[in-house]
Amino acid sequence: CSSKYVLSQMHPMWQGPLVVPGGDRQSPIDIAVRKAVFDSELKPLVATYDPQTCQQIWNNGYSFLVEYDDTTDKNTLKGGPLQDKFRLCQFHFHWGESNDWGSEHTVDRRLFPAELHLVHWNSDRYTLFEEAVMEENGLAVIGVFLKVGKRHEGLQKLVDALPAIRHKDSIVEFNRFDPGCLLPANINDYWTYHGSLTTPPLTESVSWIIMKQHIEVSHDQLAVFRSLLFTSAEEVQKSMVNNFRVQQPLRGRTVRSSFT
Ligand SMILES: NS(=O)(=O)c1ccc(Cc2ccc([N+](=O)[O-])cc2)cc1
Ligand SMILES: [Zn+2]
Repeated sequence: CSSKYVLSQMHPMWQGPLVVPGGDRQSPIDIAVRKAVFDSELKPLVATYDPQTCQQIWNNGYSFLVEYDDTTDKNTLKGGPLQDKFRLCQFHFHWGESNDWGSEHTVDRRLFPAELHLVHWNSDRYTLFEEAVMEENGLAVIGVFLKVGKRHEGLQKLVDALPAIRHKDSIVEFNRFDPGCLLPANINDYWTYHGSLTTPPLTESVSWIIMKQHIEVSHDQLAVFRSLLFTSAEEVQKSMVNNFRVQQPLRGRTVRSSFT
């Protein structure tokens, strides 16, 4: 997908404006579990991914992205809170310098060591990711919390590729990776709310779908994430850690849950 040519403008240590002027649908947020409203109308989520359409993995100076061919409807997300069909463009992570923090969303103020984002755009209404990014119903991002525990076998292929993209703007070919292997066993228990991108341009175009169930990765796997650099080969090295945005005000929004 073509998000590549713009993301690298991001300053690595970007924590960005605390609140976007006039923005009342900013992300991430804290999910207060007891205030979430069960919505029985929420449908099961249907994610269909084709590992063959995986194209490259690269360091954009803020996170690392695994990008998919989104010129056809091979990787789709529908159902859940979504009215339309969405196409997977890329997935990436946010993490901390220690296992005590790193996620963007929190659950009853609880922080996780990392958070996975699977980024999809509305291919029923738009023809390009960049178009969809600017529209209220343009994007759907699945968030999955990571906890430190047993090694995640599916993640290891991705971890093994990271040393090759240690520096900002480095990229390697990466194929046959099934993003479905990073989803928790139960994808039908989730919270959903309307929000924004958590990095510039912070557009309020995202239907967030945050999984209740986390996935487990090993301490060593997470340590390899932290071996990445925000900086390019010529710059003074800065470890790629703490690449998360702080929680934003809820501004009266309701978080719905698909489970009671
Ligand atoms: N962290 S997140 O909210 O899931 C997120 C998802 C995707 C992106 C990528 C991106 C989003 C928008 C643009 N743009 O419009 O210039 C460029 C890149 C940025 C951030
Ligand atoms: Zn993200």
